[in-house]
Amino acid sequence: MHTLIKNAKVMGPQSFTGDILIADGKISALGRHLFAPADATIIDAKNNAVLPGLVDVHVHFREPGFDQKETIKTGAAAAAHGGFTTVVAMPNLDPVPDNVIDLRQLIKKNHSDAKIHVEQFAAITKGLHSNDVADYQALKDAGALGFSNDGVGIQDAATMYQAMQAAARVDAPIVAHIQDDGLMAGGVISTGTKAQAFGLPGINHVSESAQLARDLTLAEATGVHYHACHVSTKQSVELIRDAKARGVNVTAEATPHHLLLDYEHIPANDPNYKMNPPLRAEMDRLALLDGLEDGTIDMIATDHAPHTAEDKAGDFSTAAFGIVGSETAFALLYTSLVKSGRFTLDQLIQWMSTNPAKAFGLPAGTIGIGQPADLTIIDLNKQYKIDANTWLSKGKNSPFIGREVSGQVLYTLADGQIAYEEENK
Ligand SMILES: NC(=O)N[C@@H](CC(=O)O)C(=O)O
Ligand SMILES: [Zn+2]
Ligand SMILES: [Zn+2]
Repeated sequence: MHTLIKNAKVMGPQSFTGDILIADGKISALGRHLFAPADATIIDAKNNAVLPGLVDVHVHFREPGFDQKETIKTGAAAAAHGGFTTVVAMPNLDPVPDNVIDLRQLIKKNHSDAKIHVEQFAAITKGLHSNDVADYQALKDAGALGFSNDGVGIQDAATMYQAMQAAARVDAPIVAHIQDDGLMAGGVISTGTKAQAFGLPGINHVSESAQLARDLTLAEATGVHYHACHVSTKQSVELIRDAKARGVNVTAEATPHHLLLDYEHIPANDPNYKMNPPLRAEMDRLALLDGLEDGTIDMIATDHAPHTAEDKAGDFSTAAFGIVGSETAFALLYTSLVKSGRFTLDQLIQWMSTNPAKAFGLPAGTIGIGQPADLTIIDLNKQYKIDANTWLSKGKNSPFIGREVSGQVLYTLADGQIAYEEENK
């Protein structure tokens, strides 16, 4: 089984223009005018950019339990449409994968229903809301990439300490949704002008950073790989920067929405702007960008959180938290961060592919001989308006609909197989 990608403008540190030969799912040759074996499928990249397949370590596929919002099949198709070849799915499902039987079943379905690589986090504690730490050795042996209670913060310090000790013993990461419920005080939007204008209860920034400070102390004591999900405040960036300087084994992600929006951008009491953590102040957004630049924030992850129209109906006070991200992330970030001149495409590739792969030990993130042929071909010059009708996700809950962007995914290949092909090339 061969595929030859011709006229590829390979991006990243190994940049060159030429051909990529794929044999049995792996890159077997890179160069100019490569010979196509008789059985080869030919893809003409027409001098469009070829990137190492994008990696998203934070998605919600909602199956089992909430198939009306998304399924593994629709979530994976959406991710492929967005240029992602590897994603890691969160365990806030029903049943929660906090035991080997449910995890095995879920992993089996992740493999059978997706054309891309879908890795899975198992739960930190049983049922996500308990203080009963799951059996990490058994779950890791069954295929868990790490442990997360995403959607729920671990409220009890002793539970987090025990979880970190256990995860360190099996050499697996703790992936933390950092949220102190007491300090959240029932808030639904960041404190500040918009909370005031809409008369909504506010979320204080310390509800994130106070718990993060606790976690970094515990991570330092246990030596665990601690990964901070969707970091959103200036104080959090500073805490992680200091922890990294001390040698704490911490990695961190930021979402496209926290990098591109702050609460001043919320035009009305519209729940398409409602998510956890909330859109913060401009100084927080700028601190996240600085954090990416200096390596404090290692990677960008979407926190793709699809919901039904019913679940997102009404306003901030009643609607579900979360927005979709898989199908808009690359174009939004490329347009706002790279085309604007602030960062380079190489940096964006580091944040959306190389660094997340490295942090979680995934065989992705670079284009090289012998590597899995996980590749994304993108027309960087194609301009369009973000249109939810083109999405493969069941979720249409996004504040970015209607935005003018550049960068359209033409092909996504995982293990050399086409996982997405754009019809309007
Ligand atoms: N981000 C959100 O607002 N919602 C996520 C949960 C989470 O990522 O914390 C969801 O599962 O819907
Ligand atoms: Zn979360
Ligand atoms: Zn999440």
